[in-house]
Amino acid sequence: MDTIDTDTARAVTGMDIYGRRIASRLMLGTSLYPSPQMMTDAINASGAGIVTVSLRRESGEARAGQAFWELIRGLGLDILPNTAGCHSAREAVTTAQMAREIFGTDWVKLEVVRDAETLQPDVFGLVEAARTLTGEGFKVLPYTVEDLSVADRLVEAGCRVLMPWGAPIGSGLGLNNRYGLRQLRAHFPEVTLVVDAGLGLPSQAAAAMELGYDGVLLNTAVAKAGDPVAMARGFALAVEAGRLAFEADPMAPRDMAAPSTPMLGQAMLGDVGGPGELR
Ligand SMILES: CC(=O)[C@@H](O)[C@H](O)COP(=O)(O)O
Repeated sequence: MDTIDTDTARAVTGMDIYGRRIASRLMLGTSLYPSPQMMTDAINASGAGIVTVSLRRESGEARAGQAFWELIRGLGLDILPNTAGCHSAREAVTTAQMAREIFGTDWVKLEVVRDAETLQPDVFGLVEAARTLTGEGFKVLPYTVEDLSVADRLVEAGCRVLMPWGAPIGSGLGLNNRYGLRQLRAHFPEVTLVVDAGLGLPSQAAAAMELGYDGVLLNTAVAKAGDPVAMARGFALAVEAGRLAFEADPMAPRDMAAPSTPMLGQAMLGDVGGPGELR
């Protein structure tokens, strides 16, 4: 990092969330870790600036939830409450309102999911909930699909950050529709775009960043790795590498070969000096 200029370094390492500069482009979830200590170590190793927390977990397990909250607060990071597990706009709005009180933040990662098999966002409920919440002063980060019309509706509803899925939550499949994600980036150059969900490997996070995405959000790939701390570090490096590549203006791919070694003369085999000697 110390061989690139300061502006580039800033662009590589920070992203904008509703006017706040966040030091890292990686956001991590806080579920599924083998132990609270492992979660803390993995989050620290990732360098994430934002962690997302499910309110349902907090209120569902009263005592364990309190200890968990203390742990999260001790990390000193920005908290992004999410509405995971909500199946309607109404449920998501109520959950977001409770989250604002509990966590003291206007940010909400808005999830409205209908289909249990794919956990695909319910885009109708999502837009409805986003409109209501922005009207109440929330800063909404919707978990969405890569569809341009839906994205447009969400922006119209007041969302300044969009979080399209890479693949179904917990699948680890990576970027299922790279073309759609690229289109979304091209259509919304001013919107902060974060790939959320479905990433299984650091290379997939790097690929999202190479498309010009501002950041990635993931959980399962780190929490379920054999070594969550090492995997968290791997994702952190991949996110920086991918962003750096995007900033570096990559070469255009081509179908035909193009020699990378210039031919300035012709090498000739010597007849007295031994094999391979040049004259
Ligand atoms: C924690 C959280 O917000 C998840 O709902 C998120 O979408 C991450 O998905 P993965 O677990 O697939 O990374």
